[in-house]
Amino acid sequence: MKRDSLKVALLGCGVVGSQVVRLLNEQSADLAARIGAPLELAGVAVRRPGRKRDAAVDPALLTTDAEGLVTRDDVDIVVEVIGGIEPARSLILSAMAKGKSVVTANKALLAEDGATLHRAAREGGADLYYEASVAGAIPLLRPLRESLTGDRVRRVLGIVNGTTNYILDQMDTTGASFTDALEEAQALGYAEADPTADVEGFDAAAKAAILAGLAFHTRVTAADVHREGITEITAADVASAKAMGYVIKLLAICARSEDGRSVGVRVHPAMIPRSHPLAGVREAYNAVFVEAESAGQLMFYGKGAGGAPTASAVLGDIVAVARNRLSGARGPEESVYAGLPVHPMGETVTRYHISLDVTDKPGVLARVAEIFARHDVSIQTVRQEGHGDDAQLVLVTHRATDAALTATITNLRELDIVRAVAGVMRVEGDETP
Ligand SMILES: NC(=O)c1ccc[n+]([C@@H]2O[C@H](COP(=O)([O-])OP(=O)(O)OC[C@H]3O[C@@H](n4cnc5c(N)ncnc54)[C@H](O)[C@@H]3O)[C@@H](O)[C@H]2O)c1
Ligand SMILES: N[C@@H](CCO)C(=O)O
Ligand code: NA
Repeated sequence: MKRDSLKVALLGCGVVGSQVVRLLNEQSADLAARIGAPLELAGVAVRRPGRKRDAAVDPALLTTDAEGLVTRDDVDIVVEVIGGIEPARSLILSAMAKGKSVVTANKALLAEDGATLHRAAREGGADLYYEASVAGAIPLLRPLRESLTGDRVRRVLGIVNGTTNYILDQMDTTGASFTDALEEAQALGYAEADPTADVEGFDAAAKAAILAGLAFHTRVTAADVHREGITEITAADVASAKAMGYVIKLLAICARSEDGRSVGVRVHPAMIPRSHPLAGVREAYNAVFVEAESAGQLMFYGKGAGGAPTASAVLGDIVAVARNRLSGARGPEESVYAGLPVHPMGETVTRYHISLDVTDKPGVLARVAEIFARHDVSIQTVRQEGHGDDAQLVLVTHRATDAALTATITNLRELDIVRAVAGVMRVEGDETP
């Protein structure tokens, strides 16, 4: 199809949106050459047109009528970088009903109601691309959706939230408390003013749902993801992990069960050995391992947040959907044919690191060991730290179901000789059985 230009409507002109405008302006000649037709910004929907903006947005393009913009007859592509559920969802659905392709960075919406968006795309004959929604600049969704679609993905494991990685990294390298590290992350602009979505793991859980859906050809929503944040992690937990040669990271783990009949999707802090490549992921960087049957292990690393890195992924998607429109093609549809159930966290097989404040007298270790044996949880290592009133037992288990490990902790709490269960953390990333 020969076209004079393809028209882009931008929804939202904040951190990401303003960088999208900048790149569309600065790279217009290259983008036109790569697509085969120039891109033209048709309008930018904002909430406050008078606000001072980073990018040189032509004020004549600004509008507060987002619905009017997305349904305009001359608009070909809608880029949604408002975030949140509404009005983003309604605007995307209006655009698709009119056959317009959509590029979005909105992980919260995709993880809550991706099925509705994909259905609207199919019915409207439109594309839905969302590379920026997971791990920002890092090409990860397209590899899963296209490059690896001939393989069988077994596991996706990684660090997908930059703010929490920055906080945990600061706690590890400087001994900072969670509160101090969070303040620093906010001062540097990594964390939101209200950082709940980051530190409570909601942001990572939304990304895990999107990754699991693509990896396992199964519909997974944020509600299916087991989620724990990092707000309870203390400087003492970090120091104790460090002393044992581990580092604490907030991990997103999407894995097929051993029999391949279900999948587990979880986000929680975990101790990983310092020798593991994810242990070296510092500051606000993201990194994701994909393990596929034939490809083996692949690692994706880079900037998972920030205006320009995220806009890079958005621009890549704009070029892809623009090319599709010119050639009359469509990108891949949602692939959920496998329909695998998401199993409960209790069925997940994992290992625990446990610190117990105990009474220091003969027979204590035997009574503790009996609880583990009762739940068929095998102990890999045990050591005592301190003595008398400061005695602590530090245990690391072999692999067991999360249900057995949780039941073990419940029974340990009931023992009179256990003064407190001082710390419980999962251990990931080493191949100990
Ligand atoms: N910032 C990042 O590093 C990053 C990385 C990956 C993905 N994302 C995703 O990108 C999206 C945008 O994030 P952001 O960081 O740019 O947020 P932001 O808050 O900086 O920008 C959003 C903008 O949308 C505007 N807006 C809100 N309601 C609107 C409406 N009804 N009409 C028009 N404009 C409206 C806001 O005024 C704001 O300027 C979110 O979905 C976010 O999850 C952000
Ligand atoms: N708040 C997110 C932005 C990227 O989605 C993070 O810290 O990774
Ligand atoms: Na990405």
